[in-house]
Amino acid sequence: MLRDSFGRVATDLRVSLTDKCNLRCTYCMPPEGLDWLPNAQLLTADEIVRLVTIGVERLGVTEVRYTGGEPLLRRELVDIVTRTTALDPRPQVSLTTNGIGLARLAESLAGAGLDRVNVSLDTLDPATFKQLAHRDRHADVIAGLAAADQAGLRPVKVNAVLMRGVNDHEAVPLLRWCLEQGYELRFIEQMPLDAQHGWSRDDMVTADEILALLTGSFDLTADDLEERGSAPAERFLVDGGPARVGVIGSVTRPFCGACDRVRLTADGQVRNCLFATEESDLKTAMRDGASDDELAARWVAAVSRKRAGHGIDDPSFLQPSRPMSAIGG
Ligand SMILES: Nc1nc2c(ncn2[C@@H]2O[C@H](COP(=O)(O)OP(=O)(O)OP(=O)(O)O)[C@@H](O)[C@H]2O)c(=O)[nH]1
Ligand SMILES: C[S@@+](CC[C@H](N)C(=O)[O-])C[C@H]1O[C@@H](n2cnc3c(N)ncnc32)[C@H](O)[C@@H]1O
Ligand code: SF4
Ligand code: SF4
Repeated sequence: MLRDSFGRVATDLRVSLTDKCNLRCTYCMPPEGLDWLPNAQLLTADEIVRLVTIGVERLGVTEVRYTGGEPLLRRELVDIVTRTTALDPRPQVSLTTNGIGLARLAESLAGAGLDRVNVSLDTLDPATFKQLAHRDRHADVIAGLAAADQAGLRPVKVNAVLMRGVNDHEAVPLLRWCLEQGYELRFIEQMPLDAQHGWSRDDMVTADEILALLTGSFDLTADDLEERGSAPAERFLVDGGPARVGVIGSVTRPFCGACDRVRLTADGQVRNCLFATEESDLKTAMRDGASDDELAARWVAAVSRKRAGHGIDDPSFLQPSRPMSAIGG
């Protein structure tokens, strides 16, 4: 098992399939993009599946999330999903994506056994989308969401990061639209994980602010029907339910005490936390001929060193050197 020194057990493996992206969301990366990892450093599809298999068969991983960067840019995605859903015991397999290309791929992904998707959408306005993501692709995301729903990749969840003066006036319309479409919206507090190191606490729209924006228009009640467990999102029933909205207050309402996550970067590094400052290099070990037992032992050791939490409020807090897109959000 992947147990840390605080007794938390990691069962949710988040795998970054690439650090590349076709958007440039301001809270994530600069408009000019980043120096992407060279192809030779990326894990191959076979290497990804080998490590995921070790996680599932030997280390107790029960959920696999493919993310990035933008996972839909990875050509072998459908094959990787097919091979992941064929594992025994079968893990839950999901995708976090910006939705561009999902209109074309949703059916194949559902056919490969993908269980569900989370799609990022911060605005209903194409012009704001272009300002925020530096690309004119709003319509592609909307089409991707519809295709995911049509293909049965439900519940379709929508992730929105609110930014002061940019899209914070859209909290209510975004929720109204998601309710109409049958998508579950979650608002996310912005974290200090952007490549430009531009995050500031004053600019972050907090969970309290988000809830205040919503309660003017909706009746929100705590969702005690379903256990929150380790989920980042605090969920609320909207107008009595059954529809829900989530708030992911990573900074002001941290959920590290219940964390069950471990990450694998696109270049084969195990990260025991989103904010980890050290990594364990499984790619080099694997390419040097390490056995499955040896890789599993390295992985167990990496998780055992996990810290209690992200420490954003500690005076000694250091933003990780890798940005969110390279870690796997
Ligand atoms: N602090 C922290 N935030 C996380 C972590 N994982 C995800 N998040 C935040 O939650 C947001 C949504 O993540 P998703 O990939 O959609 O998945 P999720 O909400 O964690 O999971 P599901 O609800 O099960 O689909 C991310 O953009 C992050 O802001 C984590 O390990 N730590
Ligand atoms: C890094 S992205 C990777 C997957 C895909 N490209 C996407 O955007 O969904 C995963 C999630 O992280 C969120 N994210 C990116 N930068 C963030 C930040 N600085 N703080 C909080 N969430 C962030 C995005 O909004 C997205 O929902
Ligand atoms: S949040 Fe996702 S879509 Fe936006 S730039 Fe980062 S990786 Fe790309
Ligand atoms: S910040 Fe680290 S410890 Fe906290 S929930 Fe995220 S991955 Fe887990």
